[in-house]
Amino acid sequence: MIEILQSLATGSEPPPEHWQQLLRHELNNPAHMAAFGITHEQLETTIKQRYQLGRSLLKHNQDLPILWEQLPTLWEFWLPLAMQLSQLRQILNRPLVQGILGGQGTGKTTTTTVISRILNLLNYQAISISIDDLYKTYADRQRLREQDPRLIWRGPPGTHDIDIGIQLLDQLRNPTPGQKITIPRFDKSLWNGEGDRIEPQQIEAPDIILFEGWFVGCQPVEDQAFNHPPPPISTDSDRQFAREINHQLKEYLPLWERLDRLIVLNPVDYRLSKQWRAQAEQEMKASGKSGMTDTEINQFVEYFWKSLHPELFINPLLTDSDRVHLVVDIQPDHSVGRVYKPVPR
Ligand SMILES: Nc1ncnc2c1ncn2[C@@H]1O[C@H](COP(=O)(O)OP(=O)(O)OP(=O)(O)O)[C@@H](O)[C@H]1O
Ligand SMILES: O=C(O)[C@H](O)CO
Repeated sequence: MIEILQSLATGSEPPPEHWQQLLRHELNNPAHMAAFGITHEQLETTIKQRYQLGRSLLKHNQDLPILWEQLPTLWEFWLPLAMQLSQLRQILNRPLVQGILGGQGTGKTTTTTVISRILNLLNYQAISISIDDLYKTYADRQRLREQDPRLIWRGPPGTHDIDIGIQLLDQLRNPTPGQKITIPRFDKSLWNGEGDRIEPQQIEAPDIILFEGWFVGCQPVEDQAFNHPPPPISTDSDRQFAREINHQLKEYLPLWERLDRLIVLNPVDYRLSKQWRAQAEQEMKASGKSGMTDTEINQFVEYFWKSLHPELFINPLLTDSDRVHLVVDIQPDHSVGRVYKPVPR
């Protein structure tokens, strides 16, 4: 399969046996076909379109080496998703908001970058917005920490400006013709890594909005979930904190109501976030920027788990066919595993 995909980069037309192999590969994965709404009738056309699209993407995006490094991910996830979004956008007749949920380092930024590029080739303008762009200002978070010293770092529900997010999504979904839209932006490197809001971006109304974040779409859970919670929620005060954050999460539901669809990037083991985060910091240090130490990384990631634990808040969504349209398993090397739509229970 990989050799066939490598031919995407060469520009030559694949021989008939390669087409047959690509068709068989898809047919052997009915869950994948169902997830992207590919019927048997459309199979051949869809695969041919996907192939041509992949070829043109590689040709026009030489600056994104990840495309060559992750050809199977491109074939199984990014290309079919972008094709599906363009079709859904056409039917919807207004801008479409795609939510993307994934823990730290699962590949949200990479995915939204690649999807935007593919949508561009399909003549759709996409914009990526992170829940991080809705963080309260540095000054506001300083005040928040004075009131509640447990909020040692940005991240948990309570540290975002939800009203700005609601207004933004409303505007993006129903844009006023000719009017620019203001997108809040956040720079994580300011104030010694604590981050602050920066000059917003002014844009024309996009066709597709990719709204990503580490708890986008997560629902509050029953209080008894905290009676025997998973580590690192271990002490009474950890449990109390987790309960309060669970309560705060209710405030975010109006934001999730404005999503048209939700994808979950599901690491095969949520603890991979530590390893991925450490890799990202190493890369940052190698490029000359300052990064966190291993101890700081562990504390930072555990702080997120203590706030909204992936086992409590993400796992239930993996079988929630009402809320979730696609689950993508992410392996330790970041390649995709299973790609499927949750089956109704
Ligand atoms: N499909 C992939 N193949 C290989 N590496 C990947 C892939 N996706 C992401 N990565 C790498 O993993 C790291 C984290 O990816 P990315 O920044 O996209 O994740 P994220 O979910 O946005 O992270 P964060 O939660 O820290 O914002 C980056 O170094 C990126 O290059
Ligand atoms: O840096 C952050 O704020 C967290 O990783 C969430 O994206």
